[in-house]
Amino acid sequence: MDNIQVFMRIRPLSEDEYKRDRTTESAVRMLTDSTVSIPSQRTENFTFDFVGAEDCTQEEVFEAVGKRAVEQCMQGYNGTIFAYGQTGSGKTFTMQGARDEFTGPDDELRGLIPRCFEHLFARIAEEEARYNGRVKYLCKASYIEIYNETIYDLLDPLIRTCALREDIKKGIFIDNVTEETVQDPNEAYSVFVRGTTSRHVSATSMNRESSRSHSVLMLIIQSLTQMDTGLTEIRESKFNLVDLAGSERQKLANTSGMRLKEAANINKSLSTLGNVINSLVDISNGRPRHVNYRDSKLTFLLRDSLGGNSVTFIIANVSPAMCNDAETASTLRFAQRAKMIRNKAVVNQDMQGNVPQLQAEISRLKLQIAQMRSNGSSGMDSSLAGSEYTVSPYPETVVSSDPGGIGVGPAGLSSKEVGAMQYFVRLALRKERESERQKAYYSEKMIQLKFSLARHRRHLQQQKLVLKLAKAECETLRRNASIAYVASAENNALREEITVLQAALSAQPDSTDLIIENFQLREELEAMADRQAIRDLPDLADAVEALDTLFSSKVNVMDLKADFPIIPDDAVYMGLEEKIKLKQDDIADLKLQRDKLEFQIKSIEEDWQSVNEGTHKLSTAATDEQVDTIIEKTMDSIVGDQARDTWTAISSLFTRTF
Ligand SMILES: Nc1ncnc2c1ncn2[C@@H]1O[C@H](COP(=O)(O)OP(=O)(O)OP(=O)(O)O)[C@@H](O)[C@H]1O
Repeated sequence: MDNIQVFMRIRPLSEDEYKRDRTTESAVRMLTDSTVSIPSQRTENFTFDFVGAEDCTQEEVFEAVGKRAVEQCMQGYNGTIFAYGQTGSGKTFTMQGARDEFTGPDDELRGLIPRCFEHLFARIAEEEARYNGRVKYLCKASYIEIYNETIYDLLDPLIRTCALREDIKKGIFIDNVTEETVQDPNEAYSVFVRGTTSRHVSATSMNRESSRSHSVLMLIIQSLTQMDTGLTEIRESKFNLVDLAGSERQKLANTSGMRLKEAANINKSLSTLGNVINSLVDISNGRPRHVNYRDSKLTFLLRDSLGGNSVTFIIANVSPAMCNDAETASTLRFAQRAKMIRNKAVVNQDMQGNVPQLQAEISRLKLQIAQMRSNGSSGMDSSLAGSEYTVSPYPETVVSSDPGGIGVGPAGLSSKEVGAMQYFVRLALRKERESERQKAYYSEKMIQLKFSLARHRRHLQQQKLVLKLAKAECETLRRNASIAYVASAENNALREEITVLQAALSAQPDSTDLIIENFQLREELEAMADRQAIRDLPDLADAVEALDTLFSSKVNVMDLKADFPIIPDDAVYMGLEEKIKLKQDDIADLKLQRDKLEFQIKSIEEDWQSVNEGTHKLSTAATDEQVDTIIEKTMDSIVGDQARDTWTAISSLFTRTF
């Protein structure tokens, strides 16, 4: 498991910023090669994986980020590079280069995207040569823009809108997006330029800035390797290069119509990104949380890059200007938090071949698994301990950190399905335990019955013996005694004894009665077992077999449910699902309201912070010009009407003493 790698880049001070600040002093203090702080904002120290100062070159950024990302993708891992920062902080310069001025591989200012293309195809040529034609690569490129929560296909001549979909096999994908096969860096770059031109065209036609949308260039890199066994190994990685919208808070005050919707959507997708990151950090710290990836198109599309199967790099772009110190601090706080997320990237590979080849490979893998098991089953899930079943090979973030969520494992199964499978196995185990309990109960009952039967038999035999003796004695007496003796008291007593014994004997249950009692008890027990509907539970062996099928063929878990009805029965089950869904909707509504409130509170707090800071700055201003700049800049950064009125009052009451 690797943490998301975070790189910070400070761009040079611009002329405008110098005019505004009247100083070349940087707001960012470099404490070490990788640690910085913003003294004017009294921030804590921030430590990143790499900090590029104002003089950091494009080549250095590529070496630190782009090259490493490409190398990971060449091995079959998914890779993502995000450029984050306020508008004008250098995101596009970092990703693309000096705007629209790319002149080719000799251009020193070209950004990460062209450099990644060059390195990728150089590596592909190297690998193909090294394996003497046994490895073949295929690269496809797509380029999309997310604006106002809508996805636009920038490679489509009509810049069509597209929908996001999720599928067990493919995970999350953009339906019908244009994919262009690219064979060398020039082809890739011309596809990129075409998409960028479309982005400008669509921005102009909608009368908006491109900094208000997110752009994602997606490369799919497939490799086919001919193995010695005759099998073909297929590896596929996704490489996302993301230029995010400016991270500054968009003002909602004095905005209406399209602009209001635009500002609200940018705030929404960025605050969702923040929320997703917060949840993922909690999860990385061992606190189970639901991650609301679906709250924005951006987070849903990049779900794997944020909390799953991807090697992810974030470049936090900042301005060194004093006038941007608050935004710079906010960017660094975001980046510092994102750095705590831990992802688990796995190689996306598959095998292709004919039946005997695949069978041979299966035998080899089974042997390997058996060896691993005999070396200790450290990977056993405690809930399944004792069963034959071993834990699924899914990334931790999917299985343990996203219960009921929408994460997808490398095998293409969503965490909902992994959850369903675990439920399925638990049911089977319950039945196993229940049968064991019943078996023990029956055995105990049988022992008691046998004991009781033996006791009755013994008693019966004793009584029969006594009766036999009494009868014999009576007969002897009758034969020998005189009439008087027959009438004697002794004779009468003996007759009475015989009557009592006969009565006692007839009151004793004979073995037939006991067999009947035994039979009745069994019947009663069986009826009890029926009442508990234990029979309706799936057998463990069947469940395990079904799961094996599920893993190998990826059939739908819900189809399995038909073969293995799960208690409660379908009607109740559907009812419960419906209720759960309603509750989930309620929870989602409440969360949305909470997010809105949190956003409003944050906004109000920031406003009052701006008022306080402005008031403090006014007290230190030395010239009229400075006072005017402070008043204007502070007003600019305030969103709420109340705080704006207060600031107007404070600034009008301010007395200039110079
Ligand atoms: N490292 C750098 N060296 C020299 N110039 C830079 C550097 N970074 C950015 N710039 C310049 O600063 C200006 C703003 O940069 P850029 O357009 O890349 O910002 P951005 O964050 O992408 O803004 P937006 O959100 O509007 O897209 C551009 O003129 C760019 O050429």
